Amino acid sequence: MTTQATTAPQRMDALLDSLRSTRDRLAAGGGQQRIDKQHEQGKLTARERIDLVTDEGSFEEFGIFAQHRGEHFGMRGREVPADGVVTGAATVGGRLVHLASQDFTVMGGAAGEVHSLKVAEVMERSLKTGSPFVFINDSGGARVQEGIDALSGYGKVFHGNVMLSGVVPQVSIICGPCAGGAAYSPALTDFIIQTRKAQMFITGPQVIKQVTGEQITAEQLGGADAHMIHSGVAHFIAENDEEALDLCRRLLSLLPSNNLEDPPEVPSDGNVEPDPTLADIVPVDSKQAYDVRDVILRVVDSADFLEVQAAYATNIVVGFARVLGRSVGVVANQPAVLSGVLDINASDKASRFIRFCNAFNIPLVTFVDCPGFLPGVDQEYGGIIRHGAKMLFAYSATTVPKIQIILRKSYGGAHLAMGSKDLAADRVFAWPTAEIAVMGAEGAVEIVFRKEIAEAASPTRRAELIEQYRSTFCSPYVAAGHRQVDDIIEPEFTRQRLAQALEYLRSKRDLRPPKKHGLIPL
Ligand SMILES: CC(=O)SCCNC(=O)CCNC(=O)[C@H](O)C(C)(C)COP(=O)(O)OP(=O)(O)OC[C@H]1O[C@@H](n2cnc3c(N)ncnc32)[C@H](O)[C@@H]1OP(=O)(O)O
Repeated sequence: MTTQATTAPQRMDALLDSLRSTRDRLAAGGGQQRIDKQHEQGKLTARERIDLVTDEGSFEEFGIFAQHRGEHFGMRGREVPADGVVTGAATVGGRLVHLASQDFTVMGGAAGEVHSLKVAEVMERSLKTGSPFVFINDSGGARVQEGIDALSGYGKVFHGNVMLSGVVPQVSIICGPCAGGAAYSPALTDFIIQTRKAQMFITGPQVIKQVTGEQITAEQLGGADAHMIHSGVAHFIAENDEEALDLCRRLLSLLPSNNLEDPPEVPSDGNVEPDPTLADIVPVDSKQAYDVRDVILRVVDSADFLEVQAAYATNIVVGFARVLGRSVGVVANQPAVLSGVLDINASDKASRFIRFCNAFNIPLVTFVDCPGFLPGVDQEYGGIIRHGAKMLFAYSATTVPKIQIILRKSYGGAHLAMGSKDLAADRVFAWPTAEIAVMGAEGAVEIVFRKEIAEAASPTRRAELIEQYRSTFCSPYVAAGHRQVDDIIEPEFTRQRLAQALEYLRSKRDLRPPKKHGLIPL
């Protein structure tokens, strides 16, 4: 049986008019009033954000006509443009990326089932094409009218985040609310860029007040400072959407598109001229502090260093830079903060960064000036043993080129935890200021000569023994003599030696026994 057409066929121009007007209506999201409100709050719309982060005219949208399947609480027949999320492919700096951008003007960007299916689908396309995934968050969380179907959608996004992990870089940009379940997708990605308009939390201030009695504002709980300084959840803070999107472009420019590619290389002038100012930065007196970023900036290309988690666990510095146009990951103790000790948070921060670099073939450059692990009951009860072990695990498991430059102190377990030769560093260079030993000379004489010092007639005996211990063990020549150091170099030639080593290590192969996965201490 055939179905009789009830209306005459429409003309093509009418069909096109209908297509265009429907597309325009859907592209307007929640309408001008809500767009105006978004702008008044200092935020861009989902589409404006995509326009800013991608190359002009490169965006290919998927699923603008997608419709929810909700039936309850006023959802039947309700038009929800693009189901509250704009998804598609584009280029950034000429390279393919896939994106999802939640539209707060449409039901507060709340994630219904189809909304999340769209996100999960664009993630699959990221995976299939080996291209980074960028998720711009601005949402009231799971769309409550859709109940468990909304929850299921989130589950698919989380699963997708894990499937993409280590295969393509994933960047989350948080531009508005990101509460409850919504916070876990960013947490599963590699980098979180949070704007000062954004707040992230699992349970908000009201629930916290009910459950624990604590009073706190949403900003104090989940604002950018909260996640940069206290929780370590955010990797970058941006003043506004524009800055966040710019940061995202800069970050992606330093990363390969996937785990099978080498990081992108930019043209370099090949300049490795000696920099005599390097000799004046690190004080010979190891009790004096300095900012290790002054060393990093002089060694990398154009003093251009993208610091990651710049205000969290500031006793360690991590970030991306280039050497002769090629991306490197930098890890450095920061003597300006807590003398550069390793503690729980610094170990977590650095080991995660090291693992990211390894997953994406980015060579690691480590600057060492570390007196050891931070002593204290809080640290021990907090599990410094397992957190510190992450450093040993991360460096040992890493197969990318690893170059260690010992600037000054490199003591004890921290000497190993900063990726020593025994943990398979490919090159270890030491400056003449380096002190490499099982522990600092002061501590060592207290253990070895405690009795002798107590019984000594001379008040200078302790100082003599410290000097004796220092000259016997703490000099870089001893470590070089024991092949712990490949070469002792003049500071001014650091960039030259680093660039040469990176070049010679291009063909590095480091094969490991097959296994399902190792078990990093957590
Ligand atoms: C597993 C989970 O994720 S459970 C988490 C569920 N989510 C939540 O508890 C958060 C609920 N939402 C909120 O608290 C607030 O909407 C905020 C803080 C996100 C934003 O507040 P405001 O900026 O004042 O925006 P407002 O509340 O007006 O929300 C904008 C619109 O989005 C809607 N909306 C926001 N969140 C949701 C949601 N989760 N589900 C459905 N609609 C939502 C609002 O009802 C409102 O719709 P309307 O314009 O048609 O009235």
